[in-house]
Amino acid sequence: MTNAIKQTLRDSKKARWTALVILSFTMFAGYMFTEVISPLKPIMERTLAMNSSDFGFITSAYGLFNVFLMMLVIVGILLDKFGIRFSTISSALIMIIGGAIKFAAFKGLIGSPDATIHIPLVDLDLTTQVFWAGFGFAVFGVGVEYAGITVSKAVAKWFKGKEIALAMGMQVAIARVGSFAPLAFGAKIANTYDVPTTILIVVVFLILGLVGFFYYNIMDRKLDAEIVVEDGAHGDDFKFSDLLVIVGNWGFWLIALLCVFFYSTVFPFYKYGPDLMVNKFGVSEDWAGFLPSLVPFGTMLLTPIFGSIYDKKGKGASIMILGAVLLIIVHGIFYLPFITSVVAAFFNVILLGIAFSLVPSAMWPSVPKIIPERQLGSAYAFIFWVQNFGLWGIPLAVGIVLDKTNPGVAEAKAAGEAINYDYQTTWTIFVVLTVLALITALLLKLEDKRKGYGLELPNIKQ
Ligand SMILES: C[C@H](NC(=O)[C@@H](N)CCCCN)C(=O)O
Repeated sequence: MTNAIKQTLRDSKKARWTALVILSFTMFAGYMFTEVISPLKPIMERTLAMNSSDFGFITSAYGLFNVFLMMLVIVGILLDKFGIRFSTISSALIMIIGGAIKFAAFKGLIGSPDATIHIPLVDLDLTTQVFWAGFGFAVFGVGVEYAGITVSKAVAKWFKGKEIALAMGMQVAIARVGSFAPLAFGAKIANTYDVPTTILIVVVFLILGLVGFFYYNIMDRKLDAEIVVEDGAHGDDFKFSDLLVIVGNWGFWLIALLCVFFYSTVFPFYKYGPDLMVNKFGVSEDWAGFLPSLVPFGTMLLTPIFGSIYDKKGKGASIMILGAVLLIIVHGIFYLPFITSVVAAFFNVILLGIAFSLVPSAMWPSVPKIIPERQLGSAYAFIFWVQNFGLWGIPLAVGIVLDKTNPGVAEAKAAGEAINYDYQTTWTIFVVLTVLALITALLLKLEDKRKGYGLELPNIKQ
């Protein structure tokens, strides 16, 4: 009998970081597909005769099944019951199927730009082409959220007791390169080729992501052969009974509300920011998404920095308040009609990048201070579910309000007229959300004082 601690594959730095890079690559592809049409709104209006409501329907469909079919709850259970290897492959396949349907709709292989369908829930008349594009994106949205929680669990499996915060930060940073790339270069590619080809290129990345997951599973199987611990033994299994405990916690609700208000001002900005740049700041169609792409780019560098400040110095609740204040300034500036200088837009997206680094770097690591470790998995799945209400509702609301407050503009654009949308009334939606985010962040600080969660304390004991 030996006293030496048994070495496993995860004790090899090279092996665990290789696993992380492979897992992150698939998330990179997923984030890429999430934003693939974000900078293409003006091109879709000009070449496909779509209007803002069509764009809003397609982009909001991301959260449709997650919210209304409770898919985040269901995939949480699947991950719990069938484990990481099953979930990597099934989530990647769902992403590919959804991506392929969206591509087929844009290519005109399913649905038609001439046949219409009425959606009673939001009283919209859509072409069947738009309907199927949205349907595909709704399927994809289930896959990418499923992949997200699976990858978090896999990263925890490899890095527990090691550089877990750094690993999670790196994973999100690599994924965000996936938001950056299509925003920065998507419109140029779509103008050089066309919208369906741009989508197809990213579907190929999703297929490569599936291949990556297959490779990861070989490593995962090897690791499982070495350790007795099973997938389900990491304390993050989804349980309905846990949900009851979680929803009775006011602090948890404040985090979930902050998440939905905050992310609703950022992810939907990726969808409409490029169009705002064209219509308000006079940026050319080819480079519509370039300034908004600086937001995810900046977060790649800043999130780990703010995360380590929180780790060492604390002040988590104050960091979230500061992020929310910056958001009010940013969306206030986008709202004001007389600020149309591209230089102002540049500094504003930099500020948004700082806000988008501050809040998540403090918000996600604060959840374990409010929710016991045993219920953490369920808590994250539930927060993502609440977050998806915003990812569904806000892009749809923005598209509909934009059409209603700019009658005839989409048709004029499709006819080739040089005419701009007036975004001012529409942008009120973002301004209101930022104020709600600030109020929630302030209430969270109060609740922290009352309950002593320790959000203002460092994560690492000095
Ligand atoms: C970590 C966090 N992830 C999420 O919010 C996911 N629910 C949504 C992923 C959306 C993909 N564009 C994040 O990305 O900050």
